[in-house]
Amino acid sequence: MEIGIIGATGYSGNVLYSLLKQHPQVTKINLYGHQQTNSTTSYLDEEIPSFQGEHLPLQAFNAEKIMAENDCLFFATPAGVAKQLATPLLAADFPIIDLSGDFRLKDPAEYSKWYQQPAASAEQLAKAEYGLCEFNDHPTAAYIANPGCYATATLLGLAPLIIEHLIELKSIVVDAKSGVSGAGKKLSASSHFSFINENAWLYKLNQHKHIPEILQQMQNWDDQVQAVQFSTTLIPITRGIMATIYAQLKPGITPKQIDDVYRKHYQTKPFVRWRSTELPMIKNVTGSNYCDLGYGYNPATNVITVVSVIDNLLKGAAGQAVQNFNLMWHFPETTGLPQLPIFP
Ligand SMILES: NC(=O)C1=CN([C@@H]2O[C@H](COP(=O)(O)OP(=O)(O)OC[C@H]3O[C@@H](n4cnc5c(N)ncnc54)[C@H](OP(=O)(O)O)[C@@H]3O)[C@@H](O)[C@H]2O)C=CC1
Ligand SMILES: CC(=O)N[C@@H](CCC(=O)OP(=O)(O)O)C(=O)O
Repeated sequence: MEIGIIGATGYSGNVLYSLLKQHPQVTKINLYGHQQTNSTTSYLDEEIPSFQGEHLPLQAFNAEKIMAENDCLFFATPAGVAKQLATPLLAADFPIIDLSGDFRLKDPAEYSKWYQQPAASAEQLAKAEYGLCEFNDHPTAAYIANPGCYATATLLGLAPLIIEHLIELKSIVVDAKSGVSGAGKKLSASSHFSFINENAWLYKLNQHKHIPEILQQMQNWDDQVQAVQFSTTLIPITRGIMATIYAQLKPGITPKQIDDVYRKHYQTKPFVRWRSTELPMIKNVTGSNYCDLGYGYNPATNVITVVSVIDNLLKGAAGQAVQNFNLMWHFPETTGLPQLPIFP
C-alpha cells in the first residue's frame, strides 16, 4: 500500500514515519507539507537529522494528487489544519487517519468553545469515527479521528468502571501528567529546559481541550455522566503520560469485582495490560503501544485509584494511529507495532 503523511517533520509524524517504514503492508510512503512550499524542495533527512538517508521530498499539499498517489492518508498536523485541508478528501470518502483533534467532537459548538476556532461542519463531523481502538475495533468510517493522548490514557483507565456502572459518577477526579513531547516540536516558554527541568506545572485547569473529548466518550458509555474533573500537569520527562483516576465505589461493589471487570474487558486487547494491584509506572510502557493499568482501594474512604500509563507519542498518537490503520484495513491489530517497551 502507498501511504501519505502530512506533518512527518513533527514529533508524532516522526514516530508515525518510523512505524510505517517497517510496516509489512506499506510499500511506499509519500510526504506532504504546507499548501505553499518555498521554491526549493526540502527533504525529510534534511529536516530530521536522525533520519539520515531517508531522502524523501516534502511535497506541497494537493488533495487530487494525494488521492491519486496513495491508498490512505495520515494527518499529523496541529489542530485547525485537517479541517481546512480535508474537505475534498472527505467528500470522496478517501481513507484518512487524523491525529489531530479536528474531527473528534461531534458538536461543532463544543469544538469552537474548546479549540477557540470555527469547527468543521456538523455533516463533516458526522462522517468521522472516534478511534479509541479497544472500544471501536470494527471501524466503518473512511475518516478516523485518532484520540488525544490524555484522553486515551484517561478513557482506557475509566472505561470498565463507567460501562459496568461501578462508581459514583459525580466523584470522578482525574489527575493527568505528561512529558514535554506532548506539546509538539514548537518551542514555547513552558518547553524551555530552564522552565520545566526540576519543575511540575499544572496548566489549563478546567480549560483543557481533552475535557469535552473525554466527556463525549464517557457519555456514550453511560448517558448519566454529566461532568468530569480533569487536570493536566507538565512534568520534566520527554515521553509519557500518567493519568491517576480517583472515584468512590457504589454501595456493595467490592475491589475483587473491580479486578474481575478490568480483566474481562481487557483480556483480549493486545495493547492494554491489566496489572491489578501492581501499579504501573511510565517507564513500563515507554517506546511501546501499551497502556498499562493498575489499581488500589482504600476502605477508609471507599475510593478506588486507577493508574493508567501510556507513551504519548505511541499509544497516545502514532502507535494508536497505526493500530487504527490495521483495524481499518483488516490487518492483525498488532502489525508493525513494537512489542516491547524500552527499558531503562
Ligand atoms: N505530541 C503528542 O504527544 C501528541 C500529538 N497529537 C496531535 O498530533 C498532531 C501533531 O502533533 P505534534 O507532532 O506534537 O506537532 P508538531 O508541532 O511536532 O508537528 C506538527 C507538524 O505539522 C506540520 N504542519 C503545521 N502546520 C501545517 C499546515 N498548515 N499544513 C501542513 N503541515 C503543517 C508541521 O510542519 P512544519 O514544521 O513545516 O510547520 C509539522 O510537521 C497535533 O494535532 C497534536 O495535537 C496527539 C496526541 C499526542
Ligand atoms: C504537554 C502538552 O502540552 N500536551 C498537549 C497535548 C495535546 C495533544 O497533543 O492533544 P491533541 O491531539 O488533542 O491536540 C496539551 O496539553 O495541549
